[in-house]
Amino acid sequence: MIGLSTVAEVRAAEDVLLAATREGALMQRAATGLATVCLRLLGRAHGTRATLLVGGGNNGGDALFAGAHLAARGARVTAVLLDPARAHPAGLAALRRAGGRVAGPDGDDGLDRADLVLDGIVGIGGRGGLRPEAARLAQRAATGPGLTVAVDVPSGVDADTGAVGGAAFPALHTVTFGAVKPGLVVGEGRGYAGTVHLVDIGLGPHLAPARAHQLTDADVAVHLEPPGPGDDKYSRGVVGVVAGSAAYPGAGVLCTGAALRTRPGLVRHAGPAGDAVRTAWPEVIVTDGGPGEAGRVQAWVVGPGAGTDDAARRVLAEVLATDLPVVVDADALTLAAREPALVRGRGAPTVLTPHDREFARFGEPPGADRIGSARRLAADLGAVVLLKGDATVVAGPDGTAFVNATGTSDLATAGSGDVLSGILGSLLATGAPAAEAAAAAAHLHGRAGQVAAAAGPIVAGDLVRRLPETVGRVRGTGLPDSEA
Ligand SMILES: NC(=O)C1=CN([C@@H]2O[C@H](COP(=O)(O)OP(=O)(O)OC[C@H]3O[C@@H](n4cnc5c(N)ncnc54)[C@H](O)[C@@H]3O)[C@@H](O)[C@H]2O)[C@@H](O)CC1
Ligand SMILES: [K+]
Repeated sequence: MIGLSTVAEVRAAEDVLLAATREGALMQRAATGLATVCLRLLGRAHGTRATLLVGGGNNGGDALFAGAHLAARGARVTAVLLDPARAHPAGLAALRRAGGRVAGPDGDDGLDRADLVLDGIVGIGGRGGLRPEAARLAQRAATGPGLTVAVDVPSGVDADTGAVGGAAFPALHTVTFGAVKPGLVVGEGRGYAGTVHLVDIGLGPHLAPARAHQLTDADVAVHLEPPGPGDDKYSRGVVGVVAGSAAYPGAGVLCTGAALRTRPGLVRHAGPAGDAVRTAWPEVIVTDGGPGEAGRVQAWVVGPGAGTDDAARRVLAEVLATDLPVVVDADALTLAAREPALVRGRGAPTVLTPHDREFARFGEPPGADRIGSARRLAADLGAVVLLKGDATVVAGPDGTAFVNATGTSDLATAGSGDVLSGILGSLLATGAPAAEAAAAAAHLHGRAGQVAAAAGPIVAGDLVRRLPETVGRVRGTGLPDSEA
């Protein structure tokens, strides 16, 4: 798991470490790591041109020291000082000693011919969007030839939330220090941060345990272990699906298919899409009656393609009245937003899977702070909230949060959500903690999208078809890429 640390958590750890290390040592570690990543990205230093955008704080200091490293290796480095009176003195001296120059009043900042632009305008000390002069430079960097690299955080991005209040530096890469900050991987900030590189400056032992995480394949593989010799079709959890209707049978087919393909064992289906499900998946045990006639299950998925009429409401209430984990998706979210008491009163875990418009039905739209919004709704309802998006966020009622690290824009296709809820139901039925099961499902769904999209445009059925292979890859037992 990759911990996502807030500015306050990073500052607290830095204070302890600063007191225990020689003055300037931490900045040297940061700048050396930064220069190393830049050298790797550029492939060489000699003969390259770099422009440093330098603010008046320590973020600018990092950029200056890294620029000095590059200059010492033969790069032509120009520093643009946004606040000359407050530019980091030692960093500036180091850059000059190494042969770097400071852009003079002639304004020759080299941006229109730079190979690399380092954004050291502001880091975790930044507040609000960029001021006009910084915004103008960020805009020129975006349209210029240089590889854009942000120091610690793209300036103008809120490191805690990913909110972008105005202009921000559009980085292709962000080199961040000590810990990944949430704002680099979620919300609008994710688009400005590009690829995130973490430089270890020794903060680890001093950081408070993170309250937000990203899962890796290895974390998710734990939930996808193959059955052992003692297992039978019931032993690892049976999932029940109430999805699809006469008008939308496909939702039932996709949702049950995804559940079956994630962890084959046993999947039961109840409701009016039974014929379509039987035809597509003879392995599924189908009843045309309600959930009560489906037989024993360990988790329910309710809502995809199910409609919002009285019958759908009765089914939702019946499922939520059980003491089993329940995934509330799609149409069932509309119903639950009308009657949140159905969810609030539950003792067993509930996972809600809204996109932004569905989320808004519970009160307010998620806004720029997606982790904060998901946490608030989760606490309010006593449920896990999986807020779908470019980077899906999962929050538990206790504030535990996850930000998804996998996926592709190709997943924005009809039926993709039905597949996600099927995967999630299958993982919940194993008895996994609900928030982690939701995060694992988002991860696997995103990976399936990546696997399927590698072959070209995808429809939701492709995700189901490629799930076994995706599970194999996540477990680390799939075919290597070259053989696939
Ligand atoms: N504390 C430490 O020991 C370390 C700090 N490091 C670096 O230091 C950074 C934090 O440094 P600081 O606390 O000095 O703060 P920053 O350098 O992030 O920002 C503070 C400066 O930015 C200005 N500013 C704030 N918002 C602005 C905006 N919207 N537009 C333009 N200017 C704005 C402030 O007036 C101030 O001059 C980290 O992000 C990291 O890059 C690293 O060197 C690692 C060690
Ligand atoms: K920055």
